[in-house]
Amino acid sequence: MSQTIAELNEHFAIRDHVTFHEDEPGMVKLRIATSASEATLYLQGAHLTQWTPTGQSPVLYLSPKSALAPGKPIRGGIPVLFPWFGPRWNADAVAVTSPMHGFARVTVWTLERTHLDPNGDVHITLSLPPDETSRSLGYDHFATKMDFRIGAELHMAITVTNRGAEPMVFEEGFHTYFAVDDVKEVLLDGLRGSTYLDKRDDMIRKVQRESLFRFTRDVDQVHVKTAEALTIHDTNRQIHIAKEGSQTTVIWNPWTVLTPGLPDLAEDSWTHFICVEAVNAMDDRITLAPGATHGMSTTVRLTDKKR
Ligand SMILES: O=P(O)(O)OC[C@H]1O[C@H](O)[C@H](O)[C@@H](O)[C@@H]1O
Repeated sequence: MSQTIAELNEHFAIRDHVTFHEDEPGMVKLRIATSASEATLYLQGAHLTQWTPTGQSPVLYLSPKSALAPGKPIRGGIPVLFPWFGPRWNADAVAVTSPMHGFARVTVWTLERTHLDPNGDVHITLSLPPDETSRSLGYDHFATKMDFRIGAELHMAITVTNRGAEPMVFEEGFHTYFAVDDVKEVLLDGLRGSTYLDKRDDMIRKVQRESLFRFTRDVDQVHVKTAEALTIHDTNRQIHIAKEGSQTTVIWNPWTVLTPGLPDLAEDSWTHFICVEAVNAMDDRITLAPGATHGMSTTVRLTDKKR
């Protein structure tokens, strides 16, 4: 049974800090105000669509043309991808018909807890138990949890437990759309020396040679075996991204090349974001023993640019 706005406001609202709303039919969201930032979190997908530290412009890009409707992926913010990344492959490496990037991003999560820290941060916990859809896709015995800590920094963690008797294989990712002034001016630090699969070039394996990555065309790269922290150098600020329990970093921008095929992006959206994603996929997919738990988390903070 899904949680109603009235129940949520009764059990989980925190005066002046956490309130529940349904501005779009069927799409319940939390408005979060902390001493240092504001945020918006949808129950569908445990999807953060806004995080804005006080005095800053939004850190996350949300497409003005995004669907905000039940069962439709949201274009922007931080889609949570689970239990596979990209299209789903069977044991013979053939793509099978299943929702792109897994079912978690289009499933309504259950709100478990809201909490205001004495330091002013807001904590939110949501869970995603197995349901009819996950079972029909072969995922029956698992428990998945998302924890958010929202304040001057953003911290988010996904925890997956295998409740079955067999090993559980899965992929996961935070597909974060970082807002930038102009993609062509951005420098991305933290990928040097990593091996990546170039999705634009037949999945050929290449090595990142430059220490600062520049976006000069459409980009879709899966960097494996890297837990390095990353920094986005934007025009007026730096966005620092640390990650734990994540061995894959994916970078993506559709440029003018892929944008026409993505109706939920505006014509110029691609100039205003880069996706830098904390992931475990491909070479780094997770195999969990029965009863075992795996966690992946990321922490994002801003600094002003010093030149
Ligand atoms: O359009 P979506 O399903 O949200 O996927 C958007 C993109 O996500 C990831 O970054 C993948 O590496 C891309 O291949 C994909 O195009």
